[in-house]
Amino acid sequence: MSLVRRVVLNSRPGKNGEAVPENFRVEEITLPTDIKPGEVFVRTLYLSVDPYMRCRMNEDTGADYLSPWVVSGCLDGGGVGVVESSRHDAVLKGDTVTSFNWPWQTYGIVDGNKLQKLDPELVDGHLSYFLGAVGMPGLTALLGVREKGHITPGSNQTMVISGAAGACGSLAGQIARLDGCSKVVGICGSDKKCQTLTSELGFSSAVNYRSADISAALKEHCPDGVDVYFDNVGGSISDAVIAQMNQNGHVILCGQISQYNKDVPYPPPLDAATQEILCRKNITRERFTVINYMDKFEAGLLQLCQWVKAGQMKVLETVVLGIENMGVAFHSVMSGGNIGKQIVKISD
Ligand SMILES: NC(=O)C1=CN([C@@H]2O[C@H](COP(=O)(O)OP(=O)(O)OC[C@H]3O[C@@H](n4cnc5c(N)ncnc54)[C@H](OP(=O)(O)O)[C@@H]3O)[C@@H](O)[C@H]2O)C=CC1
Ligand SMILES: CCCCCC(=O)/C=C/[C@H]1[C@H](O)CC(=O)[C@@H]1CCCCCCC(=O)O
Repeated sequence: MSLVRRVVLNSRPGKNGEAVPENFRVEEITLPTDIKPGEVFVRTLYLSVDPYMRCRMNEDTGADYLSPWVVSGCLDGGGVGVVESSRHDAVLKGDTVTSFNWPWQTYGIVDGNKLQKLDPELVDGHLSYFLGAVGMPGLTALLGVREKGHITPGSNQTMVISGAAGACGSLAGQIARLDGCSKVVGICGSDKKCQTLTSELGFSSAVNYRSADISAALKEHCPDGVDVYFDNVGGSISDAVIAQMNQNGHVILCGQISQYNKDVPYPPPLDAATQEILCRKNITRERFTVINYMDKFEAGLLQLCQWVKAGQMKVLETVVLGIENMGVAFHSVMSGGNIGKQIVKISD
């Protein structure tokens, strides 16, 4: 038997409430060390906290691809770890593996069919990148830009990104540049984040939505208007951006985090003035969900690895230590404490 720490859902925040660390609880359990055929005993290295998890804290997630977390049940999400012992043909002791349904436990017994093997060489040993730049957020940025952005190199396009200093946003801005946008403007929640976007990630300029008049700042930074908008946040920030979009522009509807603590459907309804602008200017705003593009994951991950290895794409991470900090880390993502991908390191 091995003694294991795990995180369970202590309570739901309510559909209209902010999720707080107290909604999570750490427990100790014992796991049998003998595993059944098909099972794999894993040690957890890194766990991911992501905005979509806020929807899983509700009894009804509002999305058919997301199941609700169960009160007092062990939580799960993206994780990376190492195989301690295996009774599954496809994985061996010592392999590095990942899953979208990794249990929030220091060690776990998992179904081998739910694990994907990883090659640490691809990320020069930075295994947490598999949860960020070379994982689901990286694919979201890349495929979001490519599937819904309609970027034409040489056509002098301006892209605005909200949530620009986060996991998806920080990558989407760099990809927009690599794919040929001539101007890339980020919107995020602090001066330090703005500074990082422009000095380290090659954004043309950045706007702190907490202190600036967004409309005035966009007029200054996007004198030719906005052609493409990578929307991570929704709400009044997006209304302000869409108001300055050009005819035949494109909104990449990636996420609407500003609305996740509210009891509204996804995507939340737009106000009438914004809807009118979309119609009048013939702006597309199609819902984008990365898991609908699984056939493009392999090529996408190779592209992301190449950019990272070549130094063409910079990776930002905020790492907290310890499984006891999962709730703190999640709260931090939902309130802007992270820059780049929020990672929780569980073991060496
Ligand atoms: N469509 C898809 O397939 C996917 C969609 N997503 C979505 O992409 C978005 C970004 O996710 P991800 O990169 O993982 O997370 P981030 O790393 O961007 O973290 C979330 C960030 O959102 C910002 N934020 C929080 N609340 C607000 C608010 N009320 N108004 C404005 N900004 C806010 C904070 O930054 P700040 O300091 O700037 O406020 C925070 O750091 C989310 O909406 C998520 O749901 C993610 C993955 C896949
Ligand atoms: C209803 C809120 C939608 C918020 C948008 C968002 O953040 C979507 C994220 C998903 C993205 O499409 C790819 C992912 O990995 C995110 C969902 C992960 C699904 C895991 C399934 C877990 C489960 O419920 O069993």
